[in-house]
Amino acid sequence: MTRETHPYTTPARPLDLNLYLVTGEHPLETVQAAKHATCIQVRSKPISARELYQLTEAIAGIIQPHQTLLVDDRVDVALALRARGVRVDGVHIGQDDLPVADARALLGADAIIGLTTGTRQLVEESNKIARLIDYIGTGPFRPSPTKQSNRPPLGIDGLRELAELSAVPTVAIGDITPEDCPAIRTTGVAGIAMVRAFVDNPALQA
Ligand SMILES: Cc1ncc(COP(=O)(O)OP(=O)(O)O)c(N)n1
Ligand SMILES: Cc1ncsc1CCOP(=O)(O)O
Ligand SMILES: [Mg+2]
Repeated sequence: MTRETHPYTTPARPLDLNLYLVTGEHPLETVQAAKHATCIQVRSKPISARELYQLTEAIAGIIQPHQTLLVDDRVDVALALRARGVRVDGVHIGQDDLPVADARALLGADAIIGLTTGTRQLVEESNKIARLIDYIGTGPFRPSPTKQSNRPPLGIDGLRELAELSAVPTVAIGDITPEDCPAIRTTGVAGIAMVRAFVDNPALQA
């Protein structure tokens, strides 16, 4: 760490998951235009850790003050950038990434940690570690070409069931369009995450 930088700590403020952008194609252009998004997740499966690190740092430099910035999968990338004072608020991790307890121990109490779920069993398991996480992803709403999920689609009723079951806020994801949002918001989810819908219309408000 160079002398002029200090580690970044996530400010203690309410976490706004309402309109959640997960990056897909053209990530920088999409984030630059998505001024209404409340949460930005940098997600890119095919790229290396170094490329994800560089992309995340670039996105950290263009996001709005109100936006929360998370890195998908890679706790090490988030940790390294935060240590250099780059404005990365936390991570979204899945069932095959670092265990939540380790991610929390590494990132500290201030960081935001989201966890992928999507079935009753996974939500029941996440409830046992609710003190360690800030929210859960619940998907897929519908099957999505963006991600080959091995879990059955939840639909409106499934989103509602998991939102009611979860001890922490839930974020809906999976083939969601702006037209779906009014119905999804009746389920009790705290936020709606989209990939392609933001690529197609970064300025969307839904
Ligand atoms: C909010 C949100 N929910 C789910 C995911 C899943 O993403 P992905 O990284 O493809 O899958 P896992 O690694 O979690 O199994 C997400 N990125 N964001
Ligand atoms: C990351 C993820 N998790 C479940 S579906 C999905 C992809 C969502 O992408 P899109 O909004 O383009 O369907
Ligand atoms: Mg992941």
